[in-house]
Amino acid sequence: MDFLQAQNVSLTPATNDITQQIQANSRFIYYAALSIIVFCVWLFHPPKHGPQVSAPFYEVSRLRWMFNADALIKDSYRKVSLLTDSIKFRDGVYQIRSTEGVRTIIPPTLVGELKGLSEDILSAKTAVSEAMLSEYTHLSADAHSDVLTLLLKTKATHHLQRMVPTLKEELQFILDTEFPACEDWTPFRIQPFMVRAVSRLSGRVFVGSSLSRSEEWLRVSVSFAVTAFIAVTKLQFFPPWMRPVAQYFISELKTIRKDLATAQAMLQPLIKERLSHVDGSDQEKPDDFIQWLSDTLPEEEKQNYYIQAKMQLLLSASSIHTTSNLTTDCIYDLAVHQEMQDILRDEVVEAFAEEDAWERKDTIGRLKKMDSFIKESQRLSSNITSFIRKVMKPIDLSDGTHLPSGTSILTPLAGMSSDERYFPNPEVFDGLRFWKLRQQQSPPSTRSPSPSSTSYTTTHRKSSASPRSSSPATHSSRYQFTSIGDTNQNFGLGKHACPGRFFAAQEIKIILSYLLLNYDIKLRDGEARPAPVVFMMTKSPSQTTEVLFRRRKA
Ligand code: HEM
Repeated sequence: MDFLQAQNVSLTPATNDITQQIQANSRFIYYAALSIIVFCVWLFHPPKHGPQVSAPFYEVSRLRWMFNADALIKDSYRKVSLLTDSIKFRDGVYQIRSTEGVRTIIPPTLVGELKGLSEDILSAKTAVSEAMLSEYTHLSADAHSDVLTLLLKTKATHHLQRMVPTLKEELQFILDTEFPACEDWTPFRIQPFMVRAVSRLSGRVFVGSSLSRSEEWLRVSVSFAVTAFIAVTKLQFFPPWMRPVAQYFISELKTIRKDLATAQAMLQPLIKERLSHVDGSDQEKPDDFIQWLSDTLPEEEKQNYYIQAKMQLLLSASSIHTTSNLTTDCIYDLAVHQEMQDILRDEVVEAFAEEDAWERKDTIGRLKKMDSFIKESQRLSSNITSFIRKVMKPIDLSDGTHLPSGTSILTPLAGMSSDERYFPNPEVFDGLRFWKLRQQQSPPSTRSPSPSSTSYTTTHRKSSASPRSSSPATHSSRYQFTSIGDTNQNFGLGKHACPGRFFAAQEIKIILSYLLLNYDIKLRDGEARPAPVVFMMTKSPSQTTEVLFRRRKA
């Protein structure tokens, strides 16, 4: 008995260990087998054929579409047609077919015929909703998307101009608390810092100072887009018929719901308090997105805190990563192109020379060389495609292409950004490229128009992008960072072009000005410009590269 007990005592933990190991191993084998099955289904399930578009096909593997889309779009844009040698893809419509489905690619020469079409003919909302699998992720502003756009167009840009001094203070605070002292050259991972800096600055305008410095708010607003992106990517591994079941295996969908609940819980007391002051109080209303939205929502929705939470998180998802990615890319380009630091710093010093410069509305508008630099950085680093749309009613293009309803379209942003007809020496980074074009077009004394008056044409049916008309435009505003056009689709095109671009421009310029005034920037000796990370149609700057900063002596 003693022996047995002793055996038991000594064997039980060992047996438990073995049992646990077997359980762990079989769990591992189970998940590995499941993953392999899902991966094979994903990789080999037959392509969706989609509606019959009368344009040549370019077949690609799903892996190439997913991990090498940058090269894919550039190659296909330049390639001679598979059907007839005389047609170049870049001026004609073509289709890319991968197991993901068929995408019809519209060249810059024809996009002008589409950009003015109404939502019931060519829908951005349906295309985005399908791409984001909103049915499962709930990533759509639904009926409120027009309100979001309207508030950004009307309120946010002007508000930001008023907020420049506050934002500068906020930036200074973030640098003081989260940036190394940099008395000598100090390596620092700039990408994660930029995400925090941009979300804090944007947060001041979106939710006001009481929430913008909250770590919990920062976490939710930053991670929402990332979680959603992972959820969409995971869901895309499953063919559509499997998704109603597969959704229950995707933990990120639960996280999205939890984040929405957290955001709602944080916003609710704030909004309640504000609503309680509405009657009879002569207190000045706060000037932030919560308030603008609250004022705009119909009476029956004013206390719907879920709507406020969802809109705030969608706003963060549209703005934080896009803006912080581009700011990071600008820093990488500044570190590589040392000469641009002096040029831009001189411009900043001049613009901010007067004592009240940070308070003055027109100071940021004077940074035209910086404007050009940011646009050039964006040209070489931005996403791979643009103008994602779904054809809702059949469209016939002037080249004879018929687009039946149901056609999913994209434009080849990476291809046109490297098209030498629109950007001579496209592979060369020329920080003053757009500044020089502006100089050719307008007398040096001309002040840049305010962002809200920057022109963009949504009504032209015909494209302005024919190679013959591709040389300098008749209007210098065409070369501003925030301008959009048929060959300039970094912010999209038409009615749904990014309404937050003026806001982004202000934020990026404030950050770059402040960093240039206070720091020298470089990469380690011999280090090349960090390569971007390409995943599907997105391109983002390296998250791990360390840039060296050194505080400038006064
Ligand atoms: C460098 C930064 C940014 C880039 C590159 C960018 C890019 C884009 C692009 C390509 C689109 C799609 C346009 C189309 O399909 O025609 C878009 C839409 C949108 N962006 Fe931005 N964006 C940036 C910053 C922002 C910011 C700061 C905000 C908010 C403050 C914002 C809010 C939105 C919204 C709400 C939409 C949807 C508009 C609609 O569907 O009508 N974006 N953005």
